[in-house]
Amino acid sequence: MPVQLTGVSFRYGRFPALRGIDLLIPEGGLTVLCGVTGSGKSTLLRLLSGLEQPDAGRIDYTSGDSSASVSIVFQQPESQLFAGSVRKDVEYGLEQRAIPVPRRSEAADRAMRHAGLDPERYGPRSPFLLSGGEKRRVCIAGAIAPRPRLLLLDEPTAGLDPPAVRALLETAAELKRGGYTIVVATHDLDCFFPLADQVAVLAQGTLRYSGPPDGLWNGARVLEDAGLEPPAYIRIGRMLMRQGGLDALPAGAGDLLAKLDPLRLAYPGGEACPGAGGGERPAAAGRSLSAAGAAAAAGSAALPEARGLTAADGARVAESGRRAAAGDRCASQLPADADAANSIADAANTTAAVAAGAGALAAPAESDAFGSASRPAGSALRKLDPRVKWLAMALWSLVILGMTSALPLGAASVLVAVLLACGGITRKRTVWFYRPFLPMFLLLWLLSAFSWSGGASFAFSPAGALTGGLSVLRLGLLISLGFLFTETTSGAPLREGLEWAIKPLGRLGVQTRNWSLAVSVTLQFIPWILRKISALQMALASRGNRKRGLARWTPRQISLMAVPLLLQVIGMGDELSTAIEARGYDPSKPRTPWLVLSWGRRDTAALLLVLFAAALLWGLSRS
Ligand SMILES: Nc1ncnc2c1ncn2[C@@H]1O[C@H](COP(=O)(O)OP(=O)(O)OP(=O)(O)O)[C@@H](O)[C@H]1O
Repeated sequence: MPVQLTGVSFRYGRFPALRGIDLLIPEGGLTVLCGVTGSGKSTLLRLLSGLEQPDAGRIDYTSGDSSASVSIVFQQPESQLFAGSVRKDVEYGLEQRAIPVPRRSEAADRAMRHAGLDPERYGPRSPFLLSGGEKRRVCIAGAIAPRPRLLLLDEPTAGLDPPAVRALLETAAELKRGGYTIVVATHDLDCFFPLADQVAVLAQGTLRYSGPPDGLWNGARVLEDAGLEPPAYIRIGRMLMRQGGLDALPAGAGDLLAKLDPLRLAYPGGEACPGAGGGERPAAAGRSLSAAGAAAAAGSAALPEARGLTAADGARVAESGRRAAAGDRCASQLPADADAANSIADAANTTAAVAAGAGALAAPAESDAFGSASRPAGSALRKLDPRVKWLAMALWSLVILGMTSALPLGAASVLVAVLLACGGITRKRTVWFYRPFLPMFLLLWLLSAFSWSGGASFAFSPAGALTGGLSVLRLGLLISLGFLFTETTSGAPLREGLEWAIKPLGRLGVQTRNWSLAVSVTLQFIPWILRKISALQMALASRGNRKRGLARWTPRQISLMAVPLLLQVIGMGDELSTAIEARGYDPSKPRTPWLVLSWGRRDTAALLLVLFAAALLWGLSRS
């Protein structure tokens, strides 16, 4: 399915993630979307999949299709798996698209095979107990099962080992042959450029190039200017061309090897050492070929596995390397052309590093659902000493808990609303935070507003509605204080402030360090869990479960997310405790604070205001 993007822009809060993107994604080809981290690749994929809507511009799915014919595989496969078995997970998207039951199983089998999973072996297994590479394949199988017209893969090689990368490339090549239109967002240019029909280069949210990969090698430094490096086979090819060893750039690592092969045969090293032994070729060419051989040797261990080359290719490169090593003895007798040799060796080292460390591209930090980029820095609340904020939270929470009438609660609501507005928190983030609470509040309020006296006799009780409404408001205010506090205080000050506040309890034998650590971890955990929930909801939507508003919070929806969320929370807890242990945490040892709190005049003034507001609210609640 061809897709046309015209003038597409998107913002996260105030942060412009994409600006004026014009791009045609041709039908039946593979488009590589590349750019450094944060350049907007994942955002563009989310827009293409219809999970987000552009703030400006349009996306036209031609041939009468819509975003419903698009499937996406996210960077983190674990956020995309739901069902109790691989088969059920792969069938989920088919169920959402109302494919009749008898056809589901057949389509799921086909998709699993396409993604390199044996349906017999993997079908009954739990998707949560698979390796990272297997999970990714399950995600791909789930994405292709409904035969999407457009398949979007976000960093598909991140975190995979070389054999898994090779299997994934084979899957991508096969999907391409099968007529799928594919867009791959990746940093891994070595892997995907040879498969690409089109490349789109993003930098800082703008499109710097779109066209065939070859168009990037015509002298312009588009990739370099976007902060990327051309694939290693291009860099090696360029060096060899400069040295007269090649007359055209290779189309991929395999092509480079094929081109190197005749060169090796012409200059077998040892006795036939060019330059030193009076060979026919100029000395510089001999040196560069020797260096190229060494370079190939450097990459040889990893190249065949990681780049989808055959074992025979590997043997050939290894042989090139051995001969080149012999040739190096000759090269050392020649005047050094160190720059050329070093550059080639660098390029080859990169090839080797890229190949050996496909896993080292490891999943870039999870896209923070509403990362710091969207938060304007410098709000006065952020700069306050955390001790003032702890005191304010504790004091106001106590006062709010003691409120039973509408007037003081209304005044407290105004105060909290003003602080939220001054906290530099974006509207989008605020909405994202409160959205899950709203249905719960509404339900609690309705429950308190109706009385039930057996059978079907429900009665509306105005007094119950008022009392229930006030209780819900109280709860909302307490949650808001917590939100305001964690949003305007980062981890270290938050913990230092708490430790200061509970230090006196240490005299009573309380392990204050444990407490402060536990509280700060819990406070940080809440936004993390909310982010995970929104990632899971997005993943459900990507599988065709496009519920909006309250429909996203039905018991069925919640039950779908419960298991993956629980597993992620347990995993995170496990990682945290390991990290804490690994850093030698011992509650009995005195700790060196890595942030020294300093109290200024601004903090004193703020504390006075806090006390004044608490007294005013308390007075109101007693009047
Ligand atoms: N939910 C969000 N809230 C606020 N800002 C965001 C959010 N998601 C992404 N961003 C910001 O938008 C920009 C583009 O992010 P995006 O995830 O699209 O980049 P990317 O090119 O895919 O990066 P990576 O290669 O690391 O995945 C980044 O600067 C990022 O900080």
